[in-house]
Amino acid sequence: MTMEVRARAPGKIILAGEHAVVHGSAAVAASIGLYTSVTLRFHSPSDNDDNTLTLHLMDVGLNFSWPIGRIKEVLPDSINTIASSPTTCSPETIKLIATLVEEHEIPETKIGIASGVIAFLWLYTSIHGNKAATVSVSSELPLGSGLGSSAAFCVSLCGAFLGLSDSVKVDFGQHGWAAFGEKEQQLVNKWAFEGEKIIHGKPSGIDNTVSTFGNLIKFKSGDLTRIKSNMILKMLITNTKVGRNTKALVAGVNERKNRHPDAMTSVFTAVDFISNEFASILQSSSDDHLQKEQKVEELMQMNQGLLQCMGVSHASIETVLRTTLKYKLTSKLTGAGGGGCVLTLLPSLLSSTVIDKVIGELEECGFQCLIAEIGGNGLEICFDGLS
Ligand SMILES: Nc1ncnc2c1ncn2[C@@H]1O[C@H](COP(=O)(O)OP(=O)(O)OP(=O)(O)O)[C@@H](O)[C@H]1O
Ligand SMILES: C[C@@](O)(CCO)CC(=O)[O-]
Ligand SMILES: [Mg+2]
Repeated sequence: MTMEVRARAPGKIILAGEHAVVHGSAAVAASIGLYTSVTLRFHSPSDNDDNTLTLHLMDVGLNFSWPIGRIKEVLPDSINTIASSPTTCSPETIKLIATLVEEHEIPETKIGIASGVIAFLWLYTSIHGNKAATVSVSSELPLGSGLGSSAAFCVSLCGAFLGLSDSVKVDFGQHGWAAFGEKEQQLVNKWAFEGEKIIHGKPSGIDNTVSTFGNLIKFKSGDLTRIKSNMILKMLITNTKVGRNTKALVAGVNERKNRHPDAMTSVFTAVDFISNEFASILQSSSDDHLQKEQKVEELMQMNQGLLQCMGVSHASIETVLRTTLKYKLTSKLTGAGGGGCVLTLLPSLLSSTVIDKVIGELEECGFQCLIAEIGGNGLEICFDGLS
């Protein structure tokens, strides 16, 4: 019997429409070639650690272990949830799960991890009840930086959990990394969205959707449209390394909307037009690449202005904008903002000397730069080399 599975899910960049997408506007996002990986192993009867649920979070160097008896005591209903019907974790259950998390010490500097651990416990016990297991998570993504680490975390966990669940049909004979079928992807995506709700408060669902399905997508009010594009977009990603948390930023925009409903609704409507136009340009069959790049740059600039209007820019983001502008390059924040990552379009005719210079100057400011592959695969699972 298969006792172990690996799953990996990519991070993402939002090309247009973050925050506004939470309020019903369209947004455009692409997966990037940086993954979060999860290994799930069920314990065999001979294992000494048979009766625990253990979580290793390699990126933050934290380990959690709960005796199954303790989980049963705190969450008596956990065995009643059905893997094939994703359900929202109630505020009361979040509180109960939080008591399990609080039994482990998390250093103050890593306290943001607690919500991820709560999401893990909700997803695991909902899908596998009180079964003993060991789960390890590691990521190539910077955590809490706008590249969708929370979604990649939830999607890869759900992929591994459902990969070994009776409610999902998977071909254990397959070799190498393989995608789920459409129906299974939908189920993973729904569960991952429930995890994102625990971490983000009020997510739009764009991050888990692009992490599950990969490629390039337009997303509006929960609906996904796949974008087919022949335009090669090269984006420089600059991580300002200024920490922030998506939940607080999303809540801040909501408060601004409550204070200025008409003005903010107009801002969100403007973003909706920007995202739709962005998607049209990507899909356009025109081969005037230069003109398409110029339009994309202008839309990025407009979107950044509106993100400033929403109050989610940051001094470090403005430094990136100013620095790249010296080289006539256009940038916008990506993800929730407030620090985190900034995108800069690298036009196809830009020389590598200029790219090296701008990267050098950004790195001198203490930022980290990377050029990621855009629009790759979504969630994949693998049973190779496992018992
Ligand atoms: N590899 C991981 N290990 C443990 N926890 C993780 C991991 N990846 C994400 N998380 C959880 O997700 C939280 C970060 O999510 P957050 O939504 O604030 O940022 P993000 O997803 O990286 O950026 P954005 O939402 O703007 O794209 C962490 O504090 C932690 O709770
Ligand atoms: C800020 C936000 O729009 C994107 C975060 O990557 C939040 C969301 O859509 O859930
Ligand atoms: Mg997130």
